[in-house]
Amino acid sequence: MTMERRTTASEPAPTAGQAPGGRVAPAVRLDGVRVRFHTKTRDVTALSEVGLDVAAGEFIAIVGPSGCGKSTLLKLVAGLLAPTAGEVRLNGERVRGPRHDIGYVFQRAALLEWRSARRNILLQAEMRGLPPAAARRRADELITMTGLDGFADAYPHELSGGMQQRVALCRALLHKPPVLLMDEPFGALDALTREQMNTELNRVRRETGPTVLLVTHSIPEACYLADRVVVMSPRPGTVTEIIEVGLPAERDYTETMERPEFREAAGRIRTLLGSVSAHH
Ligand SMILES: Nc1ncnc2c1ncn2[C@@H]1O[C@H](COP(=O)(O)OP(=O)(O)OP(=O)(O)O)[C@@H](O)[C@H]1O
Repeated sequence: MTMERRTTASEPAPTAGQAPGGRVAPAVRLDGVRVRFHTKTRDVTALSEVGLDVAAGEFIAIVGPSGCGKSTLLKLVAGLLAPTAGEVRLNGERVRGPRHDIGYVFQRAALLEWRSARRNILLQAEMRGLPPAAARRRADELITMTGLDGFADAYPHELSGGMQQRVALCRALLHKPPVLLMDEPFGALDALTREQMNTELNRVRRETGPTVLLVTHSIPEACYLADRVVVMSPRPGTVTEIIEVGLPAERDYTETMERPEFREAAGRIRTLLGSVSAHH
């Protein structure tokens, strides 16, 4: 998906979200990013010269060997971490601190045990001071969208792992963030539940339309969900290659696995990651 367009004389002056020259700014931009951690015992360069442009509404999967800086990259976009060098922009605006216009889903759902599913989702609204009635309507909408109907009043210990991750996804989407960051969200689930969650995430994404950055260790998950897959090198992590998956937006899971575009993308990623591990 390309968001580039030319400015004509009749168009209004660029506003927020537009780069100079009238081009629509990418939803997420990393430019020359480097991250170095200093600890008592050692210095680690986690990311080096990372550049990436993500268009609004695009779904990006990030794969790479353990420790190559994938989680670090998401933290930069969320503004939870500042780069040592380079810059990170959201919608054209430099990220200078924690951002409120993002949603974050982690590997563990991290739900509050003493709150029902609905009240866990509504935590997002409480923290942001959103109007309660509208937030409740939105929560119920998301509950239906993610197939949690009938479980809204259940407590986390009464929910399966997949259901807990659905609650975490609803919580991350409650405030309609333009950017959704997901860090191995289905890593702890069994294979079948994971496939089901992939199908649901594909549908939810089509219905809600956020820009998504998903970190995953699963090549099929990356190829099934993403428009483009970013393959990273071992630490210091940098972008080795970006693969366009080239599948239609609406994807049946089983049928997608058989498609030549899927096989080609998955094969290429496997080769890239394989050659990486062979040299390390
Ligand atoms: N706060 C920190 N202080 C020091 N070092 C850190 C910190 N956070 C991350 N690192 C180091 O930076 C590197 C990248 O970590 P990161 O968690 O981003 O990798 P990752 O690709 O997400 O790994 P994995 O796939 O295993 O989850 C690692 O070597 C890690 O030890």
